[in-house]
Amino acid sequence: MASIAGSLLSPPPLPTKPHLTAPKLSTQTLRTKFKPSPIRSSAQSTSPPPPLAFDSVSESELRRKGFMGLRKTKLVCTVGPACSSGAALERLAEGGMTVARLNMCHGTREWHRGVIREVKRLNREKGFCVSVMIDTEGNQTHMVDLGDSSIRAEDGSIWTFTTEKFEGCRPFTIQVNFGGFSEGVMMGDELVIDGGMATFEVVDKIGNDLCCKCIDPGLLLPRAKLSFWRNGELVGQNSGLPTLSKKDWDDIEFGISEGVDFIAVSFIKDANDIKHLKSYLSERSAGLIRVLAKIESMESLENLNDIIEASDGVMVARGDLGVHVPLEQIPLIQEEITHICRQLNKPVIVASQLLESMIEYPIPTRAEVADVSEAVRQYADALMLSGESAVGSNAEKALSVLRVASGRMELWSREENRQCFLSQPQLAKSLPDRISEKICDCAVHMANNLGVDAIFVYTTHGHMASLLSRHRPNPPIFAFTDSSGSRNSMNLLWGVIPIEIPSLSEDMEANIKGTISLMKDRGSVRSGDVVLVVSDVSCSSAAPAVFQSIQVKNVA
Ligand SMILES: Nc1ncnc2c1ncn2[C@@H]1O[C@H](COP(=O)(O)OP(=O)(O)O)[C@@H](O)[C@H]1O
Ligand SMILES: C=C(OP(=O)(O)O)C(=O)O
Ligand SMILES: [K+]
Ligand SMILES: [Mg+2]
Repeated sequence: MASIAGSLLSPPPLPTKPHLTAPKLSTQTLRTKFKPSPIRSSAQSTSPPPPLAFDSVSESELRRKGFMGLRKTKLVCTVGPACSSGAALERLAEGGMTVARLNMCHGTREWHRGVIREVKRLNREKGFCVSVMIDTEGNQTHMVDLGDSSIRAEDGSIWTFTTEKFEGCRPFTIQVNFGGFSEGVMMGDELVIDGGMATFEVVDKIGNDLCCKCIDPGLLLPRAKLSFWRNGELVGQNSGLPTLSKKDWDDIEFGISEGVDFIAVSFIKDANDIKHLKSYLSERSAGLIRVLAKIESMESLENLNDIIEASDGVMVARGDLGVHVPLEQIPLIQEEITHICRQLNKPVIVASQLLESMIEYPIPTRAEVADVSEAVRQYADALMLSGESAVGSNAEKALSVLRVASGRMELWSREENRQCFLSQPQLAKSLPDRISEKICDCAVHMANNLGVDAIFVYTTHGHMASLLSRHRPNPPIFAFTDSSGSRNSMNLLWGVIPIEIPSLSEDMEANIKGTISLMKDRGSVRSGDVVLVVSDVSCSSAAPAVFQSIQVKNVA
């Protein structure tokens, strides 16, 4: 048992050159998968630090495993009490966390502030590039926090669900957070706790309170979520409530003042929710903060395409989705959302319960590894840990399972040439945008066919990098930008390694020469490496001349 877990947790050495064909899974192929890659030379320690911010984790991975060994799938960790110390955050960053997520449902603002500042300190002092995401609480119906204790509901027992506020516990009485929770609920409806942890039948309604009989016994966990069902269909809830509550707006203000990179909005209902927040952020001069739509309700599924189009990225929030739709529908919904996001060029995070058993145990279940691998095979941009990192005893191990499982599946997908099955419709409408898009289409095609070592792209807002990433190219994409906000926002893009340079010159040849030379000085590219360089940068805001090109550079 231990040795199986051990081999799963050790990083797979990956070959350094891309595979251009789809080899059969012969024993020979399987063996070559485990072949160690040559070690790259280390950075020149005598020279002063060059003006190029290349994160220390990717840089060391590049040295150890070569270009093709760089992981493509991004990893998000929810920070909770189990991993909020500086030392624990540092270990997660070293283990490949690219985004630290703070769930504003839990913890105090002071606590969140402490974590954000710690992440930023580590970025500064240790050369990491970890972005920060806040995740709003949203309006949802749940039991009022019972502290750490959970309650067992026995078959046939009668319970009152009330909005009355009281201290401590009353037998067979559950406080609910939202006054209108019983609106539209009728006798005979089913009250389902946490998507099925326990089920009740509504037997009486007294004012706003519900009297319910337990028909499927189980556990009521702290802050358990409530949903009502009639004849197999969800009974609408919260529809009158805004997506963002007063507390959410306060949390957003807090996020702006702390300089977070992403705001994930819970229980999105339609595209207006996103548009509203995005225009608010622009007015507040915080337009660089990316807004992610969490798909976790029936309403969000009904308006899926519009929501995705309006957002800067999406989270498949399978936890609450499983409360609102039958569980057996979740795999297809995930696949569909992932597919639409790639088509619309929006990064997508697959979230919740990926390695749930690792909250307690040091190894995952085989089913969990299969689930993680399937998300990677679907080319999700990012995978997310929730309780596994926030409260679990094995946060780093869980992260390393994500790292190793995603690395392995990325390699197999490359060997099977799976990215050539991705259909990518034209997105751009105007001619300049269509040119950029075509340049990226062709660049990836060339990069894969020529078997280049890396793609370099110069990008102000990360758009060109995303257009390259959309095709899931074999080589890694090094995205050079002069904006730290853009750099951090690229941390959710599959296969993109964002690198900050002090400024993008108006002379594009100088940018190319300069960055290749800086990367060479650090030992990150070497003589003989082949780099495909894509540029599409408006060189000057006064005269927006655009320099567009694809060049193949043989590093001298
Ligand atoms: N900042 C925090 N403080 C305390 N506990 C947290 C924090 N963040 C997350 N958790 C814990 O981790 C669990 C999983 O996190 P998450 O999936 O984000 O939340 P939830 O289960 O509320 O949807 C939560 O149920 C909660 O117990
Ligand atoms: C990620 C999710 O949201 P939260 O953890 O905030 O409930 C989810 O529901 O899967
Ligand atoms: K949340
Ligand atoms: Mg949720």
